[in-house]
Amino acid sequence: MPDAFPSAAILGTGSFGMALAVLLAPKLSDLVLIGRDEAVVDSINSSHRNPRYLKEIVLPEHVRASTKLSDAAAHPLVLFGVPTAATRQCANDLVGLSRETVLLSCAKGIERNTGERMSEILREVFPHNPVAVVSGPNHAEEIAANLATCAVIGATDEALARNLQELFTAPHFRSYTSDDLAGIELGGAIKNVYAIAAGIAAGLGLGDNAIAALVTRALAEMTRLGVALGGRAETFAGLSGVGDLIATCFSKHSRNHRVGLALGHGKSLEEATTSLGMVAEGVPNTLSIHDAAGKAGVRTPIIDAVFSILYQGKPAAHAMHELLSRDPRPENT
Ligand SMILES: NC(=O)C1=CN([C@@H]2O[C@H](COP(=O)(O)OP(=O)(O)OC[C@H]3O[C@@H](n4cnc5c(N)ncnc54)[C@H](O)[C@@H]3O)[C@@H](O)[C@H]2O)C=CC1
Ligand SMILES: O=C(CO)COP(=O)(O)O
Repeated sequence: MPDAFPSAAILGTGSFGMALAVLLAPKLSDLVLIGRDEAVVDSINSSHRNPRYLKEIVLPEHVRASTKLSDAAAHPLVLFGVPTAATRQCANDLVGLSRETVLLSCAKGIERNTGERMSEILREVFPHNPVAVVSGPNHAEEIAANLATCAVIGATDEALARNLQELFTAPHFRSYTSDDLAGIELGGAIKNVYAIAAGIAAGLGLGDNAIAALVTRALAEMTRLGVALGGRAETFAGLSGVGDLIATCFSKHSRNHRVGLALGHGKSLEEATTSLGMVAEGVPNTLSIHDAAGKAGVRTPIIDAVFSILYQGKPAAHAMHELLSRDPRPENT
């Protein structure tokens, strides 16, 4: 049987676009990375390196780069690896696709003004195209170094899910399938806020017990909110839920964790994000997820605490103390 995806385009030449290129290039005869930064695109085409993200990685020779979104139209698969704030604009600018082109969202977050998931945006802009998502404990630095991990592919069409699973299978990469796109995307989005919280707790020196307790309660909160927003409870116990929560709450690679660490050390939000120089989706997503929780009427004390630190100027130690001093309650409520 011929490969469903002999070639692909990846939108985004940041860390995750690079990691996806390393993972998928061996399976594709043609792979184009599409980015807005000409210097990055020229460098990938001339030296197979990205001077800004994952600088040490040398991409395979057949991976090309382009600044033209229209170059995506030639491929049966387009991966969205730009930050969530850029997804709608990129989708709107992406013209000339055939109705068969598969759109795969790889970003983690929900849209600020609408609260929509990335797959919902893609379905709105491309109502006739198949849409899928991928998520899991997938730090770009480790995938690009061929270190092992797993992911979950979300698609409602079983054949599409299997084709993408086949593409996302490598000696060091195992993928599972699911039809719960909402659960997968919500887990990937909400965990960013908890990674900031875990970083804050580490920065404040609260200790390993406190961080374990925080992450455990975060999983309960994520499941409560995620179910209210349309995901299935079991998905939050999977790779895109607890799997990614663990990866980002405890990894030195997590940008969200690093922002939290800086806040816990007393830096301002601006200092923390400027020194990072990369996207930490949890920063804008604290706003969108706090909004979504409010609209759904779901109790989210950890998200509220991060919101108060990031956007209401509450000192981190004070917010953490308030979390602990709330009214006592049974564990499973
Ligand atoms: N880095 C990681 O380990 C992982 C990241 N992700 C997700 O992938 C998405 C992208 O993240 P990263 O690549 O890590 O970010 P990054 O900070 O490494 O790079 C962001 C890239 O997006 C581009 N970009 C920013 N705004 C843009 C716009 N308006 N239009 C077009 N391009 C724009 C930048 O030029 C840059 O190439 C995020 O949603 C993130 O949560 C998902 C899994 C792992
Ligand atoms: O989602 C990620 C790993 O699975 C990346 O997390 P950060 O955006 O916090 O680096």
